[in-house]
Amino acid sequence: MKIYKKSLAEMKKIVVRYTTQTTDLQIEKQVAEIIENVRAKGDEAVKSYEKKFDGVDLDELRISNNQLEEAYQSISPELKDALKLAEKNIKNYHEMELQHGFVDAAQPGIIRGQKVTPLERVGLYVPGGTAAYPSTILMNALPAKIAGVDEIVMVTPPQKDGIAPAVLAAAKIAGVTAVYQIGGAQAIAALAYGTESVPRVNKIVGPGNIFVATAKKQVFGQVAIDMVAGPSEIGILADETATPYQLAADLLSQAEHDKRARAILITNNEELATAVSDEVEKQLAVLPRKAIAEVAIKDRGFIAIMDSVPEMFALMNEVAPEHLEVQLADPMQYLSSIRNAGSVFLGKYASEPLGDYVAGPNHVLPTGGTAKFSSPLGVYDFVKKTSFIQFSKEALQKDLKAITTLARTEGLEAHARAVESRFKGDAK
Ligand SMILES: NC(=O)c1ccc[n+]([C@@H]2O[C@H](COP(=O)([O-])OP(=O)(O)OC[C@H]3O[C@@H](n4cnc5c(N)ncnc54)[C@H](O)[C@@H]3O)[C@@H](O)[C@H]2O)c1
Ligand SMILES: N[C@H](CO)Cc1c[nH]c[nH+]1
Ligand SMILES: [Zn+2]
Repeated sequence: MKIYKKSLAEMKKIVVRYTTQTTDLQIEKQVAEIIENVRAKGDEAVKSYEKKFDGVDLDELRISNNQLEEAYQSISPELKDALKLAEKNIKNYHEMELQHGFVDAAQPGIIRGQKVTPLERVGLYVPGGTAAYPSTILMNALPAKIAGVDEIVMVTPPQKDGIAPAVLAAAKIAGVTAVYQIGGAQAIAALAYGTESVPRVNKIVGPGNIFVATAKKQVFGQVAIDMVAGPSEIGILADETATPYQLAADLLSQAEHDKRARAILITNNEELATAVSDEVEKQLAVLPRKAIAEVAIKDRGFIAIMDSVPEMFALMNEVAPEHLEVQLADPMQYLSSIRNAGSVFLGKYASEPLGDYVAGPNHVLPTGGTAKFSSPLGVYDFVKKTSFIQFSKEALQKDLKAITTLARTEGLEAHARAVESRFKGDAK
């Protein structure tokens, strides 16, 4: 791994290079065309794109409930138990995120409040092939369920040998309402505009490749979308108390996701830096996904040696990683030093994959530096809020002058008169 020993200011400049986003105009255009076609021709267009891009001739877009049940029955007891444990902990964690709105009646004659309402129908995109993670289905669908969403419509590209049973089983466990075997920009368009078989949704969540991400950006406004999740990232802060082979293992756990994944270690210990770098090379050699992890480590991985622990935090806050491991002595004391991170893993035993699978907090997290302004996916992403007010005649009378003054200042005479009408001689 690249090892830097530079000043904080120089390191911050290097970090910026790793977080610049680009737009591909050619893909933008192609995706716009796909969306337009699906909007105009519905299922017919979706089926023709599935044939073109996935090489599958589809009669039925929907996977039947029987197929879901069969998939669920076919998975091993170990996998069923693991999915159920994940389900239990994701549920009990996310239940704590539920918001109930509020009512304020502190002022005489005035009731003000906010009510929280679940979205009616949401779409969940599950990427195709090896990127179709059952755990991600749970992480997306369970918060929606807990929020009270009526219908969760899942889409995933068709596979020549059929969709993996683990994916369909996870959909069943998570309580997904319907699964459609469609993918790419055509699936996003179908969810946004509806077709003869695919119902139109209010919001689309879930990761995908560049066609999916571009389509989500283009249908935004017609529907809501979650964050556009980029490649996985791990940042680790470690001192001499950490164990090099564990740090290397954790860095590689995210590097194996994607060639564009980021794995970064920031330390104040030079010996540790060299030992971790050597360990990464050693462990890479035996990984089945070596080809992917190697590129990620070479292109975007690095180790930075800083002078002090406060400098380590300052640099990591600039990186704003999706996952941040704090492998320092007495890690909990540093929670308040962390400003920017999607999810924080404190101490030796909070290895990142614990959070990917069973701890309970969501693993759909802000990437690419967006943890500076975004939060993990949560129950709050599947609700909307509506404010409400009720005033007595006396309470309105007290505010009348202020309302009419503001209305007439803005040149809005009808606004002023609407409120004054409540005090006309014959007003009931
Ligand atoms: N951040 C996360 O949590 C996370 C998790 C899993 C996967 N991912 C990302 O999801 C992506 C998975 O990618 P994938 O390709 O395997 O699955 P995908 O489902 O995202 O994309 C497959 C679809 O892309 C469309 N497509 C392919 N080539 C096309 C072309 N030339 N023109 C138009 N459409 C085309 C097809 O319709 C196909 O169904 C990866 O980029 C991975 O990084 C992210
Ligand atoms: N670490 C990924 C998010 O960055 C989530 C995931 C799913 N499966 C394994 N890992
Ligand atoms: Zn992971």
